Amino acid sequence: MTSIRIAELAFLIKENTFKVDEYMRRNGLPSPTFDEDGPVDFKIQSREIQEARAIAIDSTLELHQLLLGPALCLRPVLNGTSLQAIYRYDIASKIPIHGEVSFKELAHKCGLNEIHLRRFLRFAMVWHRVFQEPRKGIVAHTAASRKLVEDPLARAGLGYMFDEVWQSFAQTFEAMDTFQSDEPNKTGWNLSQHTEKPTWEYYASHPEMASRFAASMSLFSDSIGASPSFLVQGYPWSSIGDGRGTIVDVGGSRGFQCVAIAQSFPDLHFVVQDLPDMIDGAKNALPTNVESRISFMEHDFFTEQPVSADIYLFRIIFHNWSDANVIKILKATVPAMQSGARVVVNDYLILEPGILPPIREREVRAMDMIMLSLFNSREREKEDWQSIFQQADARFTNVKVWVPEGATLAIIEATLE
Ligand SMILES: C[S@@+](CC[C@H](N)C(=O)[O-])C[C@H]1O[C@@H](n2cnc3c(N)ncnc32)[C@H](O)[C@@H]1O
Repeated sequence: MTSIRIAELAFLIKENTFKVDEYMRRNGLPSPTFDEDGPVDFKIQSREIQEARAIAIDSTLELHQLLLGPALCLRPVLNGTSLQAIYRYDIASKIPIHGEVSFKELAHKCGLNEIHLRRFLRFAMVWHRVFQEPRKGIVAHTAASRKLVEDPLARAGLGYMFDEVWQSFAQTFEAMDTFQSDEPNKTGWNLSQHTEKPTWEYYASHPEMASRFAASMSLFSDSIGASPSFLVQGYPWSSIGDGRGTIVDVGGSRGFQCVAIAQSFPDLHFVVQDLPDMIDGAKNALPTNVESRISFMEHDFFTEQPVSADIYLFRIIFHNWSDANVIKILKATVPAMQSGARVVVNDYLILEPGILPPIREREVRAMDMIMLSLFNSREREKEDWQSIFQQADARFTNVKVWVPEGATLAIIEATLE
């Protein structure tokens, strides 16, 4: 049977890769390459071709694992040290674009032992296609390392992943055994950062980490399936208060989701609530065409909601909190809600195993594991969302859950009757 499957996968890879290749040629798009000048964003607009790309990726993953065999699948080399070093010593920015540098000189520039530098970079070259060695002992950029030089968000995302997320993974079981708690300050992240404060509180006194986190979030929001445009197009905003309603974006960060909605719906009004450090100076950074309709307010969402509105939006908030804490947040929201007001959640949704294409299921399950290590929280299935709303207030009826086509995040809507 296996030999049939590997041949089938090889066929799928060929058929779908050809489709992507043909689309790129037809649209004058550069073909993917690891070279320094290679494209970092493929700019595939067609849904069909995005699907073909996903099938090719899923098939290559499965074929790769089948050909490795179970013994090697059980021995992955999951080592983040090399990418962590690249971030920590800001190695990419020390290599000129379209230039090259020797390991020796680069080690000197980074203040690193040459042997360590060489092992970090050669690992990154063969595992991640970050940097290349055009001649022995000489380092130059690839498309990935160049992106680290040119895109501060990509750099922030790398730092967040390896300085915080990976460290938390390693301490997760220790935290589970030690604390046996689902509170957000009893996690692998807390042990790895040596703090008893929950993340958000800790960030308040560590502004560099807070802004690195915010940058990582906006990097993530720019990725195809998480773009704010899915929530803009996937929800009937024009019907809210006859198109003139008020939306409170709870934990709305610096308001970029509200900006996206406001730009498409010119009569809606928005209040972005978040902790003081997160919104500091955010009003001044708003685009002028929506500035008059978006205000910012300091608000801790565990305290009673002070604003009466049509919609309370929680975008990528609840997946950071345990069920008990989500229920507390909802209970604090309810007193401000008139009958008919709605809570709209834009967050992950776990489907039954095998329903999503493997590459998408991997993403959601990876996020679910990250939530455990960072926040003692979890991603949820449809029934989990329904149960949480019911536990928060029995008047939350008719909880609707849907995923806009192509989106990573689901929309969960609960109306207070
Ligand atoms: C994962 S981010 C999501 C931000 C934004 N909604 C988005 O879609 O990108 C979580 C946000 O919750 C905010 N937050 C955390 N604890 C909070 C609290 N107790 N009250 C209000 N906001 C809080 C954080 O500052 C952060 O901006």
